[in-house]
Amino acid sequence: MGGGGGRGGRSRTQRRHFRQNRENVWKRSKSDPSSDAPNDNNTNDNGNGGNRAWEPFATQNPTFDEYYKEQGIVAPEEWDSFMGVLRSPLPAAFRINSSSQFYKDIRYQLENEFMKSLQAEDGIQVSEGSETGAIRPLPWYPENLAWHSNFSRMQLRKNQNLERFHEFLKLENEIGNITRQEAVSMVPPLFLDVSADHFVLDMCAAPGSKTFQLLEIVYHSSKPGSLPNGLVVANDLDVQRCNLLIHQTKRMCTANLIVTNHEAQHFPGCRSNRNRSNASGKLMEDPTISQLLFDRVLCDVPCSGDGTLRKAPDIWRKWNAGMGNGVHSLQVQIAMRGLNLLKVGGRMVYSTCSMNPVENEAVVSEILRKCGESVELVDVSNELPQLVRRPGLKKWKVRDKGVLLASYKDVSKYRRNVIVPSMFPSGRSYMEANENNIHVMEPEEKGENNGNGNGEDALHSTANSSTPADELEEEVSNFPLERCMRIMPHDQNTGAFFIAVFHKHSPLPAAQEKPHFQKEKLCSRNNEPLADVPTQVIEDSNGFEASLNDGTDGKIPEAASEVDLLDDEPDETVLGQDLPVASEEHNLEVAEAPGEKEADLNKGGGKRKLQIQGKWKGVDPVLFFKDEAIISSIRTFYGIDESFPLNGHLVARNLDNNHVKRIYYVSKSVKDVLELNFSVGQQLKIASIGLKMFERQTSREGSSAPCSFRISSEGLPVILPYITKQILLASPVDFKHLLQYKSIKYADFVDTEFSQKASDLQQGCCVVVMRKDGQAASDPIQVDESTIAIGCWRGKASLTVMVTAIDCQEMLERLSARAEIEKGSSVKDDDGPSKSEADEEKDKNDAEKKEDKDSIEMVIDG
Ligand SMILES: C[S@@+](CC[C@H](N)C(=O)[O-])C[C@H]1O[C@@H](n2cnc3c(N)ncnc32)[C@H](O)[C@@H]1O
Repeated sequence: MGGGGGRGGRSRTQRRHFRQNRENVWKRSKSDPSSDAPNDNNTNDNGNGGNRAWEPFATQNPTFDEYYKEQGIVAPEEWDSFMGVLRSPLPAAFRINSSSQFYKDIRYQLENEFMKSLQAEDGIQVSEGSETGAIRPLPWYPENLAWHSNFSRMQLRKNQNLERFHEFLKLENEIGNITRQEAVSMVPPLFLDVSADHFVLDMCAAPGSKTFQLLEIVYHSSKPGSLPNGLVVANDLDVQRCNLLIHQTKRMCTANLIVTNHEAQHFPGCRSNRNRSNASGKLMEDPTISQLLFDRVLCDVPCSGDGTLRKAPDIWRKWNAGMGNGVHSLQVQIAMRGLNLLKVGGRMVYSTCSMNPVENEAVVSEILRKCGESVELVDVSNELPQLVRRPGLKKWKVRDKGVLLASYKDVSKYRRNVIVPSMFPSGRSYMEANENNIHVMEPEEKGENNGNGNGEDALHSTANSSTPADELEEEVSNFPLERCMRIMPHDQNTGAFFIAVFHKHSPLPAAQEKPHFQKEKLCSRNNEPLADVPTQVIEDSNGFEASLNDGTDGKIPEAASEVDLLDDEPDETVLGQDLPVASEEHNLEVAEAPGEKEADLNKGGGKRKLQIQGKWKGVDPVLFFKDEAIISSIRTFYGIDESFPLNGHLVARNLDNNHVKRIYYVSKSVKDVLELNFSVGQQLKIASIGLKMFERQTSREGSSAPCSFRISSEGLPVILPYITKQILLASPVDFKHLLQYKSIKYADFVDTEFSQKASDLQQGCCVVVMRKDGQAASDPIQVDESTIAIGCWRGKASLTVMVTAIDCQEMLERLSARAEIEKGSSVKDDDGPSKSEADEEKDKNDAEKKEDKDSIEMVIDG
């Protein structure tokens, strides 16, 4: 139950504030690589939108060309088309949030209004490479829920029809009904095969576009109106990025999410010792689950990011092969930890936004080597058949200091701490080579690099050296790496991505799970160790401490510290976004450490400081909220049905119940994990948990009300079916007036019966539900998926909405869009896309909605 409001109903100040807020979501510095504004920052916009000329980014890097030509990443005859697309701006893409109450309306509007009206626009030249129309659904994404747009930002601004589309995208994105996300980044969650009961771990989750998508899938596959049995744990090492993730997923309004802040390679297994006693020696109650294992793991690791060149063209300048080499070992460690935490029978997806085989096939091979038969690389060729992808490579080379190396035998002894055996197709180590009496030539013998060890600009293949021919044979992997998927930009006008799907058949070999005490290091984004923190014993899924048994002894190769890591979705719209206004204040759950000012971040070492303080200090505790008096006053005031469990499902982040401001609701699955976490000494560092359900009213009027806790708009949809008091039905016209004017005196409602009922309520928070067609004011309130409701405040003389301005705006726009469709202003149905079963189901629902809309419009117009 969202909110919605018309522009007409706002004050000028509100409108200006709102507009500024929305502008900021899209405003980006032209040199900001985080911008994903289509076609805006690296080309001359020559569409209808004018001739604003930007400095173009250099899109040349000879090292890049040499490296990828040598890897045979595309056939020689496609090289030019590959590079041509890589140098062109990335089309925009977005996803409809299928757990939104209005997702079918939004899809309908795109399919039947925008798709046709935009296409019909004469004179709009869509961007280069836009072969099939202005906007279109991505054919491989289920149920037309993901879309591709070819328009540049300038075009969107200039043309009236496009401007409307632009406004639509901005509003729906801010509300959370759509999420802008690069098309290829939507792929990994689809291969995870998630269902409503699954425990899902997103190991490197920030800024959260895939987490959001995973939650959508979990919710979409659960029974309407009930919380899913599953949950998503979204983890990221970086505190600031965790905050973006929290902000991003807040739009999802979910009680089934836990955000944690760990090094993924050391993610705790929380294995409970059932005989554990607490500090006072009292035997603790057994938690429902005894260790933290997951049905699904998404391992979307940090990478060099060269698959994002189209949206972050400054990578052209920065790119070098050391970027991939530098993250290889960390990627292996993270993936191995993911497999440790995966249940037998579970699925893990490994993905990067890099094309580099050292970060992709080499990591997959090393996983398979370590796991033996316990893990299978799954052939998913029959899944998402419309997605064009290429098989993984079976052979590749490693480049170091300007030299292409075909085998670990070719690695100079001075570089063996940086270039490790697992980077090569055979994965054979120097020791193994020696054991087999293979002579390993030192660089002096080969005459490489002339001893200066720095030849990044000079490309030498070892094939040109004096090494005997049999040692120069290219290594070819024995693993079925053709089952991996590489998505190439020129195949379907996207970015690049790599995806591999694993199935865990049995526990990992003992060597991968042996006890190992590991001092958890604090790392920066580029994995440079920052500081040692107190040793933490981390238990893995088998009760052992996490092992980094990957041949690196936990060392990060030194190249990592030179690498400027790039992330898959550095430009999620939460960056630079203003905070929501009105009653739903924005509140990041990770507390600032005392004295920690934003300005610190700009100083040298500021980020480091935040990292250290945010990660290990300054994070508010998560506690079960058990204050019986407050809980029962809330239950009584709103008449919350006993079948809705409150006890054990409420958490707060304040030790002092008298000062608890917000009470969060957690699902049964999250509750179980939280109980487990307490029983294992809080191994999980929780940055955010639960759905904000109740908020204390601190104003004088609020605190004098019989119940000082109001229901938050995020929490309302979950609790709505169980509320029996302080709730009333409003006619569509009064409901719309409330959204427009925000506060209405009792005498001013159109429906006098409603006025009377509203003024009869107890002072304090109440819920107003919009009456459906054919319903009378006195009818019992029945809640279902289509119910539209808002939280209000029953004051002395008036009823006031407690919904953000933007939610009011959105709800009003949704209601009027429904009405417009009904008026037949949109293009006729029979011109629409061919109808799948899902479409037919949608049509049925739309027809039902149509009836509702007719009645709304009649009343409003009348
Ligand atoms: C490719 S991005 C993830 C994008 C994300 N999955 C999404 O779809 O929005 C990689 C993330 O890994 C995080 N990261 C880097 N090193 C990490 C580590 N050792 N453990 C956990 N996260 C790490 C970075 O902060 C970054 O947010």
